[in-house]
Amino acid sequence: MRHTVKPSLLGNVSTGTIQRWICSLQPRLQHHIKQPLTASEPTDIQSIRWQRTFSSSRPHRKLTPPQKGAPSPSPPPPPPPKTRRSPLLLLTLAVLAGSAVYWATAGSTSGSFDDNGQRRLAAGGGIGLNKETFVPFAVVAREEVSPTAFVLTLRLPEGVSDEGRTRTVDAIKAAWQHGLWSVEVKQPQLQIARDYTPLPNVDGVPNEDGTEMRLFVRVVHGGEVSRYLSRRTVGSTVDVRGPRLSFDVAARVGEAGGKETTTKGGEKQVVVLAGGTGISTALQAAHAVLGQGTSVSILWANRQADDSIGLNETGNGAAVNPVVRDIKALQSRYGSDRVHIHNFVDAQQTWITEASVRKSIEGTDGAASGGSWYWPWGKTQKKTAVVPQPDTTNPTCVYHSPRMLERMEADVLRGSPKAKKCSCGTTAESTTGQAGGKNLVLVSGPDGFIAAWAGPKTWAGGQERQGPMSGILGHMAAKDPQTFAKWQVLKL
Ligand SMILES: Cc1cc2nc3c(=O)[nH]c(=O)nc-3n(C[C@H](O)[C@H](O)[C@H](O)COP(=O)(O)OP(=O)(O)OC[C@H]3O[C@@H](n4cnc5c(N)ncnc54)[C@H](O)[C@@H]3O)c2cc1C
Repeated sequence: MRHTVKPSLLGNVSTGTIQRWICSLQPRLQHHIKQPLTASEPTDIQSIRWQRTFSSSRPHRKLTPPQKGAPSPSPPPPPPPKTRRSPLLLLTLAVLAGSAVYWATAGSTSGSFDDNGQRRLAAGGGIGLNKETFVPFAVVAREEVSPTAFVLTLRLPEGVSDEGRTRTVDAIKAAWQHGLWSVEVKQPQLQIARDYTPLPNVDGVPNEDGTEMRLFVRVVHGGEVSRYLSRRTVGSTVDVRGPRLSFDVAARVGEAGGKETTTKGGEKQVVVLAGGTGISTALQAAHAVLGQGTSVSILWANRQADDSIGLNETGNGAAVNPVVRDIKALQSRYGSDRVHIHNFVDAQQTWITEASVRKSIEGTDGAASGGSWYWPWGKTQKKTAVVPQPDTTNPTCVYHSPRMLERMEADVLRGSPKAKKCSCGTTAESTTGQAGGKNLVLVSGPDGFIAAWAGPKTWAGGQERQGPMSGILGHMAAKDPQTFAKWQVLKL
């Protein structure tokens, strides 16, 4: 349903004019958008980094007045005729009208422009999920997690061609096989997009038609896309583009291509430091490696207890929170000796500490070096295996060289023509054919969280890269290089 704008709000100004105004104002309204999207030919914008409850407010970019004494690029124009409206007045009108359109349309729970998606499907939206254009997905379920967070389930709507449906199923399947991935969701009124990380189906039951994605979204105060998503209800649509592939955790851990095993207590370990909705990345990583023997330890930090309610309870308490329900399903599928979740809540004065990370890491360190080790927290176990460590000084060790990692944004799809084989003998697909890999520490959350733990990411050549490892983990690695030689840190 097209949402009509009340004439009383806008006078005789047409919606099209207002949208053009909004577009012209976009650079000022959206300080953080590097390239605006266009409806017909979306560009590959970079979503802003995680700006959620953990991060401090990014500074507002102010429109700077001309400097006193600065050279004038051209002679001053003649004074405008008196009848001409001042640009300031026009700008003010445009802002007011733009806001009116935005609030009149964005406030609708039943959607705004093409809410049932049918018009866009007819106009070519039926091509299915792809990296170039946004296509409408239907919201088929919505579950509340806490007062500020919810899970939306999206599915390709009816009306998409068989080809489009197959493309979507294949793209989503390939993304899950790759490991970590996200999709971009567009806010149609402002034409801006942000990344969201789909939650895996941890119970092993495939979704109905292979086109479903579940997004765990936190509403950011003043945030455009998260607030827009918070108003989406079942029956409306959201525009999605992707998938955007991130890192291949299974290949890095050295178990890519392995078969599901029932062996308990795998030889490798993935430790995830997850801030808020960073838990989605943690669950993706778990999904990627748990089938092959690796153990996963998640240190999950939230601001409020609501976000992880039921996690430490047994019985039905956990059922109210869909993310907690997923974590519990993962533990019952793979065993709580292989899936560890440790909960930290700011409001309860509990934080992830260097000591808690060290405990998780030392578990595997002890296993690899032959001593007793902490795993799970505080429990002493015996060494199970000696794992060969890759020669990460070798720059052709594509999955494990720290120098290569610093310059990377993501891994290429395994098996694709661009994919390189690892020369260090550490992955199932390595040139030596030996398995080995490295343990992983993944840091996933808002920018400030990542920077504090592993140092900031860097930008080069228009790409956001891993950058050197620093932060608390960098400090820990400097103190104990022997342990950290067996670990790789990924900033997500
Ligand atoms: C790979 C990746 C995966 C992600 N996965 C998820 C996920 O699964 N779930 C999830 O919830 N999030 C995820 N995020 C974060 C998500 O992409 C968004 O950044 C988040 O939802 C906020 O977007 P927004 O449009 O709502 O906020 P924005 O509009 O971008 O605002 C962000 C913050 O900036 C402030 N701000 C806005 N405008 C200004 C201004 N002019 N001056 C100063 N401050 C301003 C806002 O008040 C707010 O605090 C992911 C990010 C990445 C990069």
